[in-house]
Amino acid sequence: MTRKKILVFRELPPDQLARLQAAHDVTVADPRQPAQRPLFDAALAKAHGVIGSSFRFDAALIQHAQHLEVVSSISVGVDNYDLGALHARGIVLCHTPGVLDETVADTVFALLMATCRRVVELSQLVREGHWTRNIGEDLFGTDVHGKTLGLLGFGRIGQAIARRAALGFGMPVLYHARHAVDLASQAPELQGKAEHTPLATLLARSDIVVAMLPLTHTTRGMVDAQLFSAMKPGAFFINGGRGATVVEADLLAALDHGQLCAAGLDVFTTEPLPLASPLRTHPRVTPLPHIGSATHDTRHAMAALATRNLLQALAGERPEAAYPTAPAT
Ligand SMILES: NC(=O)C1=CN([C@@H]2O[C@H](COP(=O)(O)OP(=O)(O)OC[C@H]3O[C@@H](n4cnc5c(N)ncnc54)[C@H](OP(=O)(O)O)[C@@H]3O)[C@@H](O)[C@H]2O)C=CC1
Ligand SMILES: O=CC(=O)O
Repeated sequence: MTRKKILVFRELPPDQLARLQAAHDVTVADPRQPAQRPLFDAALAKAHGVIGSSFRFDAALIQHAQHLEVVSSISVGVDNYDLGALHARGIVLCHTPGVLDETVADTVFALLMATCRRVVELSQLVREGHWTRNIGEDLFGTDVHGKTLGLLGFGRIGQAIARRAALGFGMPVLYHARHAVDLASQAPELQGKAEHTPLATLLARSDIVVAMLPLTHTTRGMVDAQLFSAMKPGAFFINGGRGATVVEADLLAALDHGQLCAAGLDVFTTEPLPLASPLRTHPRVTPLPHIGSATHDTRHAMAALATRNLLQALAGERPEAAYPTAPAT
């Protein structure tokens, strides 16, 4: 088979890098490091395939990549790629669905628990030497078990969160998505436990609202002031999807006006979260540095799937996990 040119734009585990190097000519260059940017640009101009994550491939960059055949993202979310520009050039886009669902659901549930039970704040109190007597009511948390969970997005990860909530914590689950999921065939364990509802019903009835949405033109800014004001007074809000699905100024206002009790956020509109962002230090926000899938096992499984996708596509085979770039009809 002809050796092709591959650009690796984020660190790959050594075993996966070796698989690529055995078959193709590989350049490793991280465009986020200024010293490596010239190498990245030069390699991109010649690359047939690229693999990595957390870097925006806009139309201009795709235009620069004149020989590009395949983009293999080490992520399930594909909002970093200009789908129209990829489609126009016939470039295959691959991603990593499925292998991270349970890990991301664990993270989101940990964040949900930490937010409702004030775990981080109270741990900080101990670390700072303020545990000098039993805590008082002002520091009590809110029960999670038995509360109603509202899920915005009920895909692979949303359903994994719903299983934890319904089966482990006895929580009735309401979900909002454009299409109802056939629970009998796709998630029989959630039959009678998860209900597809209109958005207004979900917001009015949920004690805890979790957003697990992809970032698309239909979801950008979807969680806004109107949506916060339709939530139960004192509800909790968790975002494990993408930061820009939320209007962050509206989230801050909802917290400050007492509409929301607290928020747990793994994702932000700008990442890493700027030091000046009020979400970083807000007393009722639990921020995490986008760690949904960040375990050794899962990040390795994602890198391995992305590597297989790339090798398959470069060999002219159908990749295990291609993402459709054609505009929805
Ligand atoms: N924090 C982290 O580290 C991670 C974050 N993520 C993020 O989570 C996202 C979801 O992942 P995954 O569950 O695998 O994706 P899926 O594609 O399986 O699920 C997406 C869900 O969102 C729903 N949805 C899409 N658009 C809308 C809309 N306009 N209104 C209402 N619902 C909508 C879909 O339903 P329908 O089409 O019927 O509307 C579906 O239920 C990823 O795209 C990524 O951005 C993923 C992994 C890790
Ligand atoms: O945010 C992570 C992803 O896989 O998407």
